[in-house]
Formats: sequence, C-alpha cells, structure tokens
Amino acid sequence: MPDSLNAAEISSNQLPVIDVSGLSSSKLTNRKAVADNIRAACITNGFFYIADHGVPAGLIDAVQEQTRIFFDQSDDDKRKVSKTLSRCNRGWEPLKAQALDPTAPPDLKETYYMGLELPPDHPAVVAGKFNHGPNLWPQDLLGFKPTMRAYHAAMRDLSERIMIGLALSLDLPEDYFDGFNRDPLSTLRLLYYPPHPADAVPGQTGAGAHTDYGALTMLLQDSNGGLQVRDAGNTWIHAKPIPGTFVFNIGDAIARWTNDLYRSTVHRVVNVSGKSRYSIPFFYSGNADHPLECIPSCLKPGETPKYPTVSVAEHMQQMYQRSYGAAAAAA
Ligand SMILES: O=C(O)CCC(=O)C(=O)O
Ligand SMILES: [Fe+2]
Repeated sequence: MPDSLNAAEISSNQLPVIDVSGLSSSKLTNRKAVADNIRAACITNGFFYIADHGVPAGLIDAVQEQTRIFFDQSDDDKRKVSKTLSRCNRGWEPLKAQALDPTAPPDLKETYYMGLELPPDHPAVVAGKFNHGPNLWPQDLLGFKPTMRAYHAAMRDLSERIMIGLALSLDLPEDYFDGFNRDPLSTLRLLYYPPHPADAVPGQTGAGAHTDYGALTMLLQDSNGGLQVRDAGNTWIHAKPIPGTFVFNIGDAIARWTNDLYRSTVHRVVNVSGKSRYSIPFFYSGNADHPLECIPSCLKPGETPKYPTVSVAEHMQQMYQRSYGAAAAAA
C-alpha cells in the first residue's frame, strides 16, 4: 500500500471517549457536564467516541450479524433490492457506485441504505421530497427488517438526546432543535469493504476523503479498523475500534450552523486488514424543510456567516449529487 494511504496510531486524548449517559439524567448539571465535554471535542477534532449510549448490546450484535448475512448473498440476490429500483435512495449498490472524494477513483465499498419509514400518505412522501419514501427489504432474510427497524429507532432516539446535548453545549435552550428533529432524514447505511486489493488504482480507497453531509454520524465498526481521520494538524490518524462505543462525528450541517466553530472533519476508509470489513454508520440529518442557518451566538466578534442559509433537503441533495455524479462519470 502506498505511504499516502497510511495513518498514525493515536493517543486516546486525540479522540476522547465521552460517556453520554448523563444526557438522560433529570438533573440539568449532569446534562450540562456531558454537553461541556461534547463542546470541547467538537471544537478540537469534531470526532470522538460515545460510550454508555443506552443502545442494547444484543441489538448491536444482531445488526452486525444481519449486515454480514445481507452482504454474503450473491449479487443476483442483492440486486433484488437494487438502489436503482428506488426513487428515494434506498437499497443496495455495488462496489464503485460512489466517490465520496469526487476527485478520486470510485470507492471500494458496497452499500445498503434504509431510512425512516413514512406512510405513503405522509405529506412529504406525497410531495416527492428528497429521500422520503419506502425502504427496499430483502424478502428472503427473515430477521433483517425487524432488526434494522429496531436499530434505526434506537439510533434516532439517541440522536435526539445528543441534539439536546448539542443545544446545551452552545448555550441554547434544550428544545432548540425540536423542529429539526421532526420526521428527520435519518439514514442507516450498511457497508461492506473487501480487503484492499493489491491492484487498486492509485488513490483508490474504500471510502474517499470526505466530510459527512448531515448533522450527526454515529458509526458502528467491526474489529478490523480502517477508518482514518484527518486531525486539526492535517495528519491522518486511525480511529481504532473500541468495543461498546460508537465513533461519533459532526457533519456539515452543524458546521454551517456554528460557522465552523464545531468541526466537520475529513475522514476516509482504507481496509488494510486483509479481511472483509463491515461498518454501519447512522446519519442524522434532520427535517427536510428545516433551515441550516448560522446561529448568531456562534459568531465571534467581527465574524460574518460563511455559508448561505439553505434547507436541509437542498443541502443534502447537492452533496449526494456531488459524490454520485463523479462516480457515474468515472464508470
Ligand atoms: O465505514 C466507515 O468506517 C465510514 C464510512 C463513512 O465515512 C461514510 O459512509 O460517510
Ligand atoms: Fe463519512
């Protein structure tokens, strides 16, 4: 593997582990204590681990098992839920379908997307809103649908708690993000990375260098490692798997809101483990119509907003087009 795809080992204080159980406490001082830790980590690298998150270990094991079962199917079986059959970006896509770094060769990963299941008569579905609609469920895998739905619901719940922590961390009222939390664009992404091939095109990775588009990302990774984060000093560091935690990172929506006070940090995946790698990010992007607008108290004296106000849907659509347009052009 070329040196340019390597990363450094890290000390634990670079990507801290934050116990978020205090966010569920009835005592404001406990919630505020977590918020203070979140604030410090968001300002430093925008990447950390969350522990004591309340998502049951049994559910996490089941999601990982169902993910392996899904990707172990033949391509013909996976094609039955092909993303090309969906009008709202749900379902499976093969290797090299996306370039998370649009300037690099397409990513060596397969994906299955699922999201919030809204009824067909929901106004957002009727209006054909970006990413709203039905999931594509593999019919032959009995445990898959209930497991993914339960995990999606648990992660949505955790995201709402974290949004309260974020509001507190910015000295905002705890209900500040309530509108954002309504019918949120929230995507569970199952990922499979084959071992990094010896004959990969130069610059090709499992997932190209990128920032995440939405508000929060919480990643469940297996024990193989491979996620690399570009720290504040521009050094690539390994985000090593830590059992019982999620890797947490801030996405562009929060960077826009906070005028980059909270960092949406570049990361990538290179699977040098020699084994199949499975990872499961949950992306929390919020209500499609909600404005992403600089929070005035985040502006330092003399600073002006760096980003124009856009809706969540406008922002997400633009970012999807960027990574999928580039892969289609390279195919
Ligand atoms: O698979 C991983 O570890 C990270 C994937 C990722 O960064 C993404 O899908 O945005
Ligand atoms: Fe990412």
